[in-house]
Amino acid sequence: RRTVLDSTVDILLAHGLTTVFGNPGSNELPFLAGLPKDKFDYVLGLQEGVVVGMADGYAQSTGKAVLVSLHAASGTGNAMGALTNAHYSHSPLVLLAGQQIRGTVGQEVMLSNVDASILPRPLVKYSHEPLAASDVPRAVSQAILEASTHPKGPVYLSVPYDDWAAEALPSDSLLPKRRVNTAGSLSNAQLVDIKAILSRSSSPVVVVGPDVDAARAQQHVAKIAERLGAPVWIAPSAPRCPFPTTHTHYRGLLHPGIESVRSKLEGHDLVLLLGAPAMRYHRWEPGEYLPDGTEVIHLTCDPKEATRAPYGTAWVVELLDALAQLADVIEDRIVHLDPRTIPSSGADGTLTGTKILDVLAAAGEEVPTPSGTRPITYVNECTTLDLLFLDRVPITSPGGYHFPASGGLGFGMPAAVGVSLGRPGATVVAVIGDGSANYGITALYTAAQRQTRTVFVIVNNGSYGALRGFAKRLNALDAPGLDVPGIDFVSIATGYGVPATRVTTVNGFQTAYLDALRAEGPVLVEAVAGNSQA
Ligand SMILES: Cc1ncc(Cn2c(C)c(CCOP(=O)(O)OP(=O)(O)O)sc2=O)c(N)n1
Repeated sequence: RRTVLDSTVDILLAHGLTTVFGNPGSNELPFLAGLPKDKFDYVLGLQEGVVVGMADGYAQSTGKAVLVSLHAASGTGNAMGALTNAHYSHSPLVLLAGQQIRGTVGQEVMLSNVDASILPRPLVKYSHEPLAASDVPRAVSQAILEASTHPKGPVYLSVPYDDWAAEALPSDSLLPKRRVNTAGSLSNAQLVDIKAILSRSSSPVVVVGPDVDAARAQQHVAKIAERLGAPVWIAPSAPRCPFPTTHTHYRGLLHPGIESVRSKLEGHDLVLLLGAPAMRYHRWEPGEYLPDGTEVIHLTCDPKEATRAPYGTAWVVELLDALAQLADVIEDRIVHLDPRTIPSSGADGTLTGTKILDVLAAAGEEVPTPSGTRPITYVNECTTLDLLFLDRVPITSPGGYHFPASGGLGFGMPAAVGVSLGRPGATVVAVIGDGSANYGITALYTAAQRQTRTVFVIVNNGSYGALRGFAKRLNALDAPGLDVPGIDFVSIATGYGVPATRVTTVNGFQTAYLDALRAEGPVLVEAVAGNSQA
């Protein structure tokens, strides 16, 4: 007698969803106990925001859908902050929440997830609690296919725990091999249209966003920019690094304000916006979006990004195909651009966040090891450094950088562990503000338990530094709650099983950082830094 759980396991195996990030409750135990131990790897996170953050890092580094097991409403609620990031980073997370016994939910017994499918909206593409146990396997198949179909994104399924033992339908055997294929190339007519717009432009500029990195399409964007002779900016509030920061056409990260963006587009009659929404502004800088007469052509994988934009003409495409097509049809204007100068501060004096970045830059993005080199992936969640990181640190390979896609803090440390698990051949360097660290600090436990190659650099300036900047801007300097002095991250890290040191000078940080890169397991370096932007 096959059960609903048997059918579900077959579907998960067929799609390769064998790494499960979770935090268990009684509602989840029958499902978790039914996963074959030799085929599934359960990664325990100590709080559901950390669970989803780790899954997000894992999904972004592998590009694959990931199963997340949450406990009812309370687990889902804890996960919502992390879900705001996963929603905007188009991360294919399949959230499976345990529900109380089907017949008792109506009376709202303990641990009932009342109106379960409403809870995570609007942060998921699909949210459902099947009306019958026999529909659970089909709903699991739909959830996985929905999460993985462009634009990828998180989905949510709530399943009463008595459903797993129910009898499976014979038709369940049709589900494991189901696939959904999408075609996203530009038609010849569309290519002709875009090529005509580009050839009319005398001074184009390229603005590139995170979905170019997710699609691993950097090389096509580089070819487009080189043929156009166009400078390249990374779109504001960048959750990924979609263009090599050492490329001669690279000009930096656009700062997230309307006027900050407009001023950088001055002098360009055409903006080619690729793989980003238009645009992820953050600071309020009222003014004109674009210079007079500047046109925007916008290629995105997400119809909602296309329809909600305040300007431009959009094409909804699969970016890897469409950008390869575009790169091939653009005439080469043979225009040479000189590289920008990378700012750097001296490796002496007071330790600041900026100097920490310069030490990372000088150390390079490969770790020498006895058997060769290991690539570094950076995770940044130090909000006073978010405008400096992609200006100062060389990042040349796809998947080299992550930042919370909706600015929801508590992403950095968990995502760093998730990326370490998704890219075991890499070393992950997480640069985390002392304030941000507290939102996802229990990720240290999973790092220690799994002995991940993760270097946590805590930039400890004793304050919510970025909010001080906003307080100035918003004339709210006497707002309370902007300081977080007196936290001892070395003791916290040691308590979770991660070796840690504290440094207060540039040389001290340099030594500790290089040692940490060579470690086999996780290491935390607490850098007591002055004003990060000094
Ligand atoms: C979950 C959550 N809570 C609060 C905030 C608000 N917030 C907060 C609290 C910031 C300060 C972070 O301080 P830090 O110490 O991590 O880094 P800096 O000192 O470099 O800014 S930046 C920011 O937007 C947020 N973005 N996300």
